[in-house]
Amino acid sequence: MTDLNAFVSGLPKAELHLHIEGSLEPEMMFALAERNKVEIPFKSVEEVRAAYEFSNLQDFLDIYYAGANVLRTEWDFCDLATAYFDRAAADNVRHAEIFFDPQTHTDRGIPIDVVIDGLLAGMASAQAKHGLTSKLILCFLRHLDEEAAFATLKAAEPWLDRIAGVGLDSSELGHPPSKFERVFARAGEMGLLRVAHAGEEGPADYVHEALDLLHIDRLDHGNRSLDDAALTAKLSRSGMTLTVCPLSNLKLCVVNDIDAHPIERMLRAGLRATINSDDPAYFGGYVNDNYRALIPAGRLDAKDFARLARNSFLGSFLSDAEVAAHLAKLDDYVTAKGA
Ligand code: HPA
Ligand SMILES: [Zn+2]
Repeated sequence: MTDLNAFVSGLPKAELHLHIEGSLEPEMMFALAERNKVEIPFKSVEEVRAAYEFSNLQDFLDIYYAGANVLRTEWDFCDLATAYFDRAAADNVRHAEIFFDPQTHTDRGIPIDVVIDGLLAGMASAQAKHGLTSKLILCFLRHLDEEAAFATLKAAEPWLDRIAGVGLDSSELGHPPSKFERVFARAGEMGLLRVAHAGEEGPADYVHEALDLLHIDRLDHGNRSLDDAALTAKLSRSGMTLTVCPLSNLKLCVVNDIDAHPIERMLRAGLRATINSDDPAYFGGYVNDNYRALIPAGRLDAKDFARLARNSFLGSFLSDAEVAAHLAKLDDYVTAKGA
């Protein structure tokens, strides 16, 4: 077998857990601040990067929402998406399902059409330029109330044919999935797929709620599911996809040491785990950095990494035929590398 670093980097893969606002690199933050004449509380790119030391999810979210303030125009959202897709294509991402947080923008007076039209333009250009396909997932901010989530769903109605699903993100503790049971029921009736962040900082009970009350099609993070053997078995039996984010887990202190990341336990428990970057500009790496971060622990081999990439297509919202086409290419790659 060739070098494992090169093998995982070249694997064709899908990315299923990526907040587009979290791909705003400090350089772009400065460029957009200048272009839009927005003040930011930093003097240099180095000062921004130095501020990215987090002890928990809330520490990060405070900086992440402040950074998003430089995003003002359709052009900005298109540039943001384009920069992410260019970077993802270099990591052999062939398909991406990206989160966006409309409320982060509408609450500061940016119309939702500016956000969505800009992102859709970036998505179309990535497909033309790289053959990289993508889908949009609209996330509700869980620290805000149910009424605000309903209003966001209503505001997105003109684009529902171009939005694959809804998600739930932001401050998890104290904002259980049950708070959004009725909004998710409505989204399901509207034909949208459903995902939710659960079990990142919140307990295994929040994962139960996401399954039983929100009827999720995919689980974002889900680390704390491992605290509950019956839940782990249920997730494994049902073939639920977990979108795991190793470098995010490290930066937000969900794990203390990357070599102690539970990814291997997840795979051995039969969970359909995938590897993702979450907020790459803030957590120190894009998707390949996340795959490669798992190599030094020495507990995953080439077959395990190929399994993680397979899972990323299996857990995507692509059609069965599209998934089969991606898996055939993945198999060709694995065979060619002799893994
Ligand atoms: O990792 C995350 N967790 C919750 N909300 C988020 N919003 C962006 N990233 C995250
Ligand atoms: Zn996330």
